[in-house]
This record gives sequence, structure tokens and C-alpha cells, in this order.
Amino acid sequence: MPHLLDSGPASLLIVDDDITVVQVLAKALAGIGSIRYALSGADALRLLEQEPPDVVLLDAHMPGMSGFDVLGAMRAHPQWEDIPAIFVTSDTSQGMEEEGLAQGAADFIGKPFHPAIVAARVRTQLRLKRALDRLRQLSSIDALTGIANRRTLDETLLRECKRSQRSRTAIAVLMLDVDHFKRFNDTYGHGAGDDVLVQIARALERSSNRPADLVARYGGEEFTMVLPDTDGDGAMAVASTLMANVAQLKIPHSASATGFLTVSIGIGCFDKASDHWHQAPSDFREPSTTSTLVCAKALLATADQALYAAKQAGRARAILERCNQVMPS
Ligand SMILES: Nc1nc2c(ncn2[C@@H]2O[C@H](COP(=O)(O)OP(=O)(O)OP(=O)(O)O)[C@@H](O)[C@H]2O)c(=O)[nH]1
Repeated sequence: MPHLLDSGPASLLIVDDDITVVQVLAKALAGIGSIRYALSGADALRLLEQEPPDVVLLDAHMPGMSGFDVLGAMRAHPQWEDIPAIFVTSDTSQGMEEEGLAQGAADFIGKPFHPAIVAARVRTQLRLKRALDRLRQLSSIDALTGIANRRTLDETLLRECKRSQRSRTAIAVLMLDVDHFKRFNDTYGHGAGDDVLVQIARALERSSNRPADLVARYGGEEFTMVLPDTDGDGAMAVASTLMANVAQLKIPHSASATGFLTVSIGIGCFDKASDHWHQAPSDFREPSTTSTLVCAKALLATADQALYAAKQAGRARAILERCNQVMPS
């Protein structure tokens, strides 16, 4: 699972119907990052789709789809809307520049251009883009463990609940709580407690091998996994792997019956054994926001209830409970 703070090498996209301009720009930008180019607006969209770049250099006038059209498509796309686009054009009229900037271009460079100035302006946009990406990442991750925070969990859970409701696929939420963690902190110190939380986060990451799974810190010593397209049996299998991975850490804990730190896990799920599956396909409607919220809350509440049951039953175990309510639409 990639770390949320990873940010690879810079990637630039040059869009111009004149291959000579592309070559001159590519030479000017050599060394800043990897460069791809498109000779038309349609090709540019294909490359954006393949992998969003960090900065786009855009010719305003191209036959067919113009630079303005490409910019419009970028601003309307959730994954491309924040990619800076720099217009590079021979039309240097004030009206043109005004329109480009008004439509969301980050900068405007007139042809003929000075290669060193193009490179400097691209570097500036790159720095701004990196800073914005970093801010986004920081607001979505937990500072101690580097995994997703509660905010990311809430967003992901709603998105995956909607997907599950639409496609009628299973979904499970796993909630993990470290056993006797207060006594661990009291015995070994808060710093050692923090180290344990980091190790547990890594163990959670190792226990999931599907890219759609999300591992998040719910708060304190509680962690959550959202497991899309996973039924109760599948989620219990993940829980077994997780408990084995935690046991392998062999973290001494004098308050634990085994002498080592353990965790308790509660799982809530909607799967074929849950009532909402019995809805006839002809009844299906696009899930309302309210019903998706109900689905997310039910999963979290059921996982929490199952976690409480695991604690009551003696800790160091996983308990599964199915959400058995019919989905409102
Ligand atoms: N070191 C450290 N401790 C934390 C952090 N967040 C919460 N805690 C501690 O986690 C402990 C949770 O205690 P309780 O809720 O009583 O649960 P517990 O001691 O694990 O007992 P059971 O859950 O019943 O097994 C408290 O002592 C909190 O201070 C953190 O970020 N770092």
C-alpha cells in the first residue's frame, strides 16, 4: 500500500499541434521532470486520463479541440481541476490573456518565448502544486501513524457505501482497539504507547492486499478498515491475518494474559446474509444521500457493537455482526 505522503518525480504535459514548438519546450524543460506531449486536445485528454501530470503547457489555438476546450474539460474533472495549466500562445493580445486567466489558466506565456523564462515559470507552478498537494495530504492523514485520518475515513466510507448500494456488492467495516492500552501507557510510558500505535498501523497495512481497502486511525487507540466488496467471511479472514500480524510483533505487555499486547476487533458488514440484499432488482433506485449516510452509520455502529462484544468476551478476538436493517432509499 503506497504511503500517503509519497510524491514521485514531477510530470509535465506539453500540448501543441506544432511538433517544433513541442521540441523547443521539451528542451527548455529538460531536467525539471518527465515530459509527455500531445499534438491535439483530444490526445491531451487521453494522456490526462492515463496519468494526471503536475503541470500542463497548453497551446490556446489548435484545430478541433482548442486549448480553452482542454482547460474547460480539466476544470470540470475532479481529478484534474487543480492541475496548473500555462497557456503558451502567439496571440498575446490583452483580451486573450484576460480570457485565459479568467477561465482558470495559472499563467500565460507569449510566443516567441525565452526558454529560461518558461522553465522558471513552470518551476513556480510546480512548487505551488506540490505545496497544495502536501496541504491536502496533511489534512487527510493522521500525523502520528501516517495513515488516513477520521476525515478521510468518513469520506471513503460514504463513497464506498454508495457504490455498494448501487452495485449491491458486500461491504464490511473492521474496528480495532488495542487491549488494556491505558495500562500499557501507564507501565511503559506514553512514548512507547505511541510506538505501538505506529506498529499497529503498519500491521493493519500489511493485512490488506486490495487497493480499494482503506486503513484509518479512528481516534486514540482505535483503528478502522473499510473493506469494499468484502463479505463477512472475507472480513473475518482479514481480521485473522491482522491478529496474527499483531501477535508476530511480540510486544511485551505485563497486563495481558499472554504477556504480549493483543487487540480486539469488531466487524460490521452488509452482505448476502443481510436483509437489504432482499430488495428486488426492479425496486432499485439511485441511493439517496440519506440512505448512504444510514448505511455508513449502521456499519460503524455495528462494528463498534461487535468490538464491545469482543471486549466483553475476554478481548484478543474478533467478532462479526451483520447489519440486518433494510436500506431506506
Ligand atoms: N500513547 C498514546 N496513548 C493514547 C493515544 N490515544 C489514546 N491513548 C490512550 O489510550 C488509552 C485508552 O484507554 P481505555 O479507553 O481505557 O482502553 P484500554 O485501556 O485499552 O482498555 P480496553 O480497551 O478495555 O482493553 C488511554 O490511556 C489513552 O490515553 C495516543 O495517541 N498515544
